[in-house]
Amino acid sequence: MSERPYVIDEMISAKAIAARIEELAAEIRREFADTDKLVVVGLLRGSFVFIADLVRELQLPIEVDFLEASSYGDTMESSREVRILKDLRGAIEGRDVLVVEDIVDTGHTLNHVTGLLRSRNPARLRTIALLDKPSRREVDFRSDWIGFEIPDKFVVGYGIDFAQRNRNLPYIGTVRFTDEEG
Ligand SMILES: O=P(O)(O)OC[C@H]1O[C@H](OP(=O)(O)OP(=O)(O)O)[C@H](O)[C@@H]1O
Ligand code: HPA
Ligand SMILES: [Mg+2]
Repeated sequence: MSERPYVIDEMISAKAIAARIEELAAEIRREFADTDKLVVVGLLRGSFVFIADLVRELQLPIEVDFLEASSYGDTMESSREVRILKDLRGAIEGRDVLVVEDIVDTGHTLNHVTGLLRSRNPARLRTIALLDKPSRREVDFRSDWIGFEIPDKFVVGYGIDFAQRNRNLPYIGTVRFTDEEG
């Protein structure tokens, strides 16, 4: 838990997120128009708000499953070691799969998770991330769909936490420590 005082500055409004999700859903609908067996996989915990809004815009026959991966703990730095804390409930062999993530930062999490899921031989495996911080990338990973490209700032809200707090903010904000300001 952080003991340092901080404030949160809004970066992306709830309205802007909703508008972008409508656009993304239309693109995903086109990509998967021919499937009746799409499995939408949310990565816990960070994607829980995004996946809830996205699936309601998709208007496709889908199943929902979850996988829990963790690499940050309560810090602002990736441990670079992705732990799978909860696996999918269902099999994905021969299925079309869309992995839903909140943010691609160093890339370790989605790189690891997509490698794991690909080894299970899905028919199609695609990824969507609401946020992308390309300047922080440590492994070569690109998501098929991105909501917003953002600068190298630590963000919270809309499912994303700082030390498990602030996931319930309806917008995306940046953390600014007030004890650094003169
Ligand atoms: O690209 P990366 O550097 O790997 O960072 C992105 C991942 O880090 C955060 O998860 P975290 O490990 O904090 O767990 P959480 O989803 O439960 O918050 C975030 O939700 C992404 O899953
Ligand atoms: O900017 C971030 N905020 C919160 N958690 C994160 N995990 C990776 N990047 C971030
Ligand atoms: Mg996560």
